[in-house]
Amino acid sequence: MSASPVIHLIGAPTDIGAADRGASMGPEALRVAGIDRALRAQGLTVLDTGNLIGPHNPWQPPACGYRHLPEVIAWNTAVHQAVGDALRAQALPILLGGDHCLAIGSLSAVAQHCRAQGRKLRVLWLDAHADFNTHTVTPTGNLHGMPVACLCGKGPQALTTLGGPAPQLQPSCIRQIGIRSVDAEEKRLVHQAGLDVFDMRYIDEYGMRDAMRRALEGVDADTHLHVSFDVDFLDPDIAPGVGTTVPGGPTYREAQLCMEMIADTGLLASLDVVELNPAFDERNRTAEVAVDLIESLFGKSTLMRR
Ligand SMILES: NC(=[NH2+])NCCC[C@H](N)C(=O)O
Ligand SMILES: [Mn+2]
Ligand SMILES: [Mn+2]
Repeated sequence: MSASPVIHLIGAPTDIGAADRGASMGPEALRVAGIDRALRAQGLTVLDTGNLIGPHNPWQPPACGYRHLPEVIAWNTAVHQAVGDALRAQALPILLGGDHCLAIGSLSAVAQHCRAQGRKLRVLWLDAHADFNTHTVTPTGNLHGMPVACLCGKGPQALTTLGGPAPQLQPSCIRQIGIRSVDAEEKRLVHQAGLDVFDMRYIDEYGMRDAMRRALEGVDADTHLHVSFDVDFLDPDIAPGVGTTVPGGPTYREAQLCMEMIADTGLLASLDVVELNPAFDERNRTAEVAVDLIESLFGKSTLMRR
């Protein structure tokens, strides 16, 4: 990535794919926590493009294994367009979710852009969950549990082909970090696809440093690095403001190291910040932690000068 790209903040205020209502308030909570100010403090130019518009949440039960599929398609189409526009303008898009189903729209745009530019893609999926369910195995029907599968070509055609013929991503470009909740049948699919997973067991045994070193192995100046940051990646002790908390996640220091090691590559070219749910938060502290970590992701360090 060239010296300092302009950052485009893209709000997608919806909880259309989630198990609980409230992630629709995520973009505003991140703004209230000062995401633009934090990025500007790193010397970056930030353009807040405002919020995308999409259908409201009808809060219906699943139909044929999918909850709110038409609405999820509409939201992801809007996200795909906005993220694609930002990339074509040579900006660095930050998607402010919204629930994690929106990564289908953002990553399909990123993958399409990389194909057009002949760039390699590495995706770091920071999450408590593998998000690799399909409509036949999902225990919930919630599409925020399916984006990785959709991006790898398993899902409804309208979603798998958002960026052109499926699949948008090869499993080999994905590294999942912090995983600690995978549904029984989902597990089988993860193994089948050969996803590279640094789960909490791995982080306990070898440490975040080793996990990140390996997750970043092979990236070079020709690599577009995308981070999909599901806030439930973090331990609920420091990040209670998410719908689907899972105990035993990375501590504040581990999460900082994770972000700093990504920043050190200088290759970050697009980002999703998803699943922040202010309805479950305490005085916006989860949004503040997320902003703090994003600041590190963009190069804040205690002593080193940029
Ligand atoms: N992005 C997320 N928070 N995903 C949670 C998924 C939870 C569960 N595996 C499901 O499919 O319903
Ligand atoms: Mn998650
Ligand atoms: Mn997720």
